[in-house]
Amino acid sequence: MTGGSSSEENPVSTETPGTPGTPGTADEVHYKPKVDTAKAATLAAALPWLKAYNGKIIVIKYGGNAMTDDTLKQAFAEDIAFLRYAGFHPVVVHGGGPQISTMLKRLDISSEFRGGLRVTTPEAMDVVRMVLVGQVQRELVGLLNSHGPIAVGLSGEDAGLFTAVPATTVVDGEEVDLGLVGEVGSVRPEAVLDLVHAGRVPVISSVAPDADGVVHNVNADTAAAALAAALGAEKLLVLTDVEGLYRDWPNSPDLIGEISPESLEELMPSLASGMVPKMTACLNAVRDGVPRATVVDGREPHAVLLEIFTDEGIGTQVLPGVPTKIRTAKVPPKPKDEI
Ligand SMILES: Nc1ncnc2c1ncn2[C@@H]1O[C@H](COP(=O)(O)OP(=O)(O)O)[C@@H](O)[C@H]1O
Ligand SMILES: CC(=O)N[C@@H](CCC(=O)OP(=O)(O)O)C(=O)O
Repeated sequence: MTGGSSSEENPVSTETPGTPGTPGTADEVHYKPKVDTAKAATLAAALPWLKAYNGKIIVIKYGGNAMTDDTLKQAFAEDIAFLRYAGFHPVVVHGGGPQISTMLKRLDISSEFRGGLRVTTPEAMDVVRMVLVGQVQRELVGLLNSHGPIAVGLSGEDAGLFTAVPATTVVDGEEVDLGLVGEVGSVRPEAVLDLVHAGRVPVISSVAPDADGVVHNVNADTAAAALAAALGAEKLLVLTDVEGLYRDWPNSPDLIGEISPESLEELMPSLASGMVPKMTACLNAVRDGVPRATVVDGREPHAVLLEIFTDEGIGTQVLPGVPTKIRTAKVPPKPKDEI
């Protein structure tokens, strides 16, 4: 059969939305439509962003700390599917630090963080790759594909997407050997662009080979920033487990709403743990031409939609030429080991 489906295939529902009205005869139903003007106003208010981001690439970094709860993960998948069906081009780079730590612990392999980066032995690297590519990426791809066949997983090893160069970090004035940790040396975004142009949502794991093919562990914030710049993305959005960047962590509830790259650079030496690679990533992305980079609280359901479709945005936004804007956080800062 061509040209549509029969009424047997698609029976017309008599469950008409709205308030039941006067019962009708056997073949008619009376109803009063619900007119939800608030919903119409919300949809209409989204128009400027729909216009601004139509056909544009937004790189979204989904941190492992914002993936702890199934409802949150489903809300994230809905947001990404929404963006895709609204005509944006979302590209997801995912983390999975806590998931890697859990697996390392289960396998009795010790690991430690220095300057916000995991010191990675060859043994730990096997676990990092297995958890990021085989577990976290697969789960996100599955969640996204429950909304249609949109998501495709990639890693930095696919089609030369990333090459890694060995990373070092300086902690308390001393250079620290991080083992198989990489910075992004080069990006070949063609495979990601092929998927984007085909209407797919790439979901990318941050492992990458060095020039000799040895796979390295790349921090996901770092990978997301390098990719956003290489893709000419309109925005880098980073989901984490705090409201944004606290000005004086963990002593004050002052939260930075907006900050310029120059002011952020001045603040960098005072930042601790995971915020170091995260804010370095935002700074590098904006310096490399991404118009804005934002850190938002991924524990908030639908954080992606709230950030993109809200006037002032939420979280901390790095963008050129703005004075620093401060607001008070909803909750005071709490270092992780106190939670
Ligand atoms: N100035 C700061 N503002 C906010 N968080 C900070 C700051 N300094 C350190 N942090 C820590 O950085 C953490 C976020 O980094 P990380 O744990 O790597 O998250 P993710 O898994 O989302 O990448 C926060 O939960 C907080 O404990
Ligand atoms: C070098 C380094 O630290 N790599 C990270 C990679 C995963 C990551 O970045 O995950 P989150 O975004 O959840 O923190 C790690 O091993 O934990």
